[in-house]
Amino acid sequence: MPPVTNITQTHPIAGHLDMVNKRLNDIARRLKINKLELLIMLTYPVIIILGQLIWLVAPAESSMNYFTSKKNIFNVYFVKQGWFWTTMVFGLFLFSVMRDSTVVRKQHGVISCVKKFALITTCWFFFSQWFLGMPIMDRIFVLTGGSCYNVSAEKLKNSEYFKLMDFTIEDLAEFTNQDNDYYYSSSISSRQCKSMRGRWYGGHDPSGHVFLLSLSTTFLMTQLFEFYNSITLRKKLRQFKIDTENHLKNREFVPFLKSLFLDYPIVLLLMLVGLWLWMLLNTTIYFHSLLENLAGLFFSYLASLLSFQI
Ligand SMILES: CCCCCCCCCCCCCCCC(=O)SCCNC(=O)CCNC(=O)[C@H](O)C(C)(C)COP(=O)(O)O
Ligand SMILES: Nc1ncnc2c1ncn2[C@@H]1O[C@H](COP(=O)(O)O)[C@@H](OP(=O)(O)O)[C@H]1O
Repeated sequence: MPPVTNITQTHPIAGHLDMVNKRLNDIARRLKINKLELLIMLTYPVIIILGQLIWLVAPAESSMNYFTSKKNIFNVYFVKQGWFWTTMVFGLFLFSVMRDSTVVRKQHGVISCVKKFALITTCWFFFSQWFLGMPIMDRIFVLTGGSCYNVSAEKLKNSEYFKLMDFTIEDLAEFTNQDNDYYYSSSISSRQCKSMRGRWYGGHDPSGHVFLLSLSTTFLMTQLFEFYNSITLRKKLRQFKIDTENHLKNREFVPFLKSLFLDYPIVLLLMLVGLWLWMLLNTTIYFHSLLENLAGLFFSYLASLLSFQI
């Protein structure tokens, strides 16, 4: 009888998995990152492709649901304040790690994780908020031919940056009326444009949502696995379940919240990652072109790769 171990070694699927594994190791080595970091980074192209497929298969359903409204609560209060939530959850997580006696390699891990966070925060700030004036994403938009159009005379601020629109843009015509003068500018940021009710139109507009959501989730997930492995994580979640049942059975709501925030912020971290991935899927289904989503992802990859080198 042949030895049992040969059966799995010679099985065709085992062969394929082995090949995929070698490929992943190879790519990870070339990028100077570990396999977990690579696997996390590979989830985003999968989500983007899934989003495109959902849009192709069911465009009507995709465009008429709560999550495709820009005003949905999760977009307005969570994603639009996304760095704040990521910072909060990360801070609580780090605090709990420092108090957790089961975590090993603590001091070095905590310092490098704070440095990584400082680096990706700087990248987020330069890409989406400010980069010696306009943020990088707005600079790309303007450099690729975009401008802020349809600013009416009464909303106009800093008029030296604007020119009179002596032409009409067909796509934007429904937002204008015949009796008014309208102005345009390529020297103001998307935020300033929005504040003057202008139309951000014409260029390549890398998705800020894809950038923020993928960068945040990559950071949070890699830091989670920096301090926990699947066994310690499962143990922690099991303990959380037991503690929560006890708290709720005794109607101890304040102690429950205290333990959630101070002892088990990994639960908050996993909930935030879940929300971020869900919002990312919605962004890729309905908002932006495929190329603009990929551009947002490309810049988040750059920031993550930089942080992995620390
Ligand atoms: C114990 C932990 C200590 C860690 C110490 C690290 C030291 C680093 C210091 C850095 C501190 C940073 C603190 C940051 C606090 C905040 O995040 S406040 C700002 C909150 N603002 C946001 O979150 C805005 C997020 N939104 C966006 O970026 C954009 O709206 C968007 C999502 C990119 C979309 O852009 P649109 O223009 O709307 O398309
Ligand atoms: N998942 C989502 N849910 C709701 N709105 C989203 C969204 N993803 C992107 N958007 C909206 O689509 C626009 C482009 O986003 P981005 O460039 O950041 O990817 C933004 O509109 P506003 O800027 O008018 O709020 C943003 O709010």
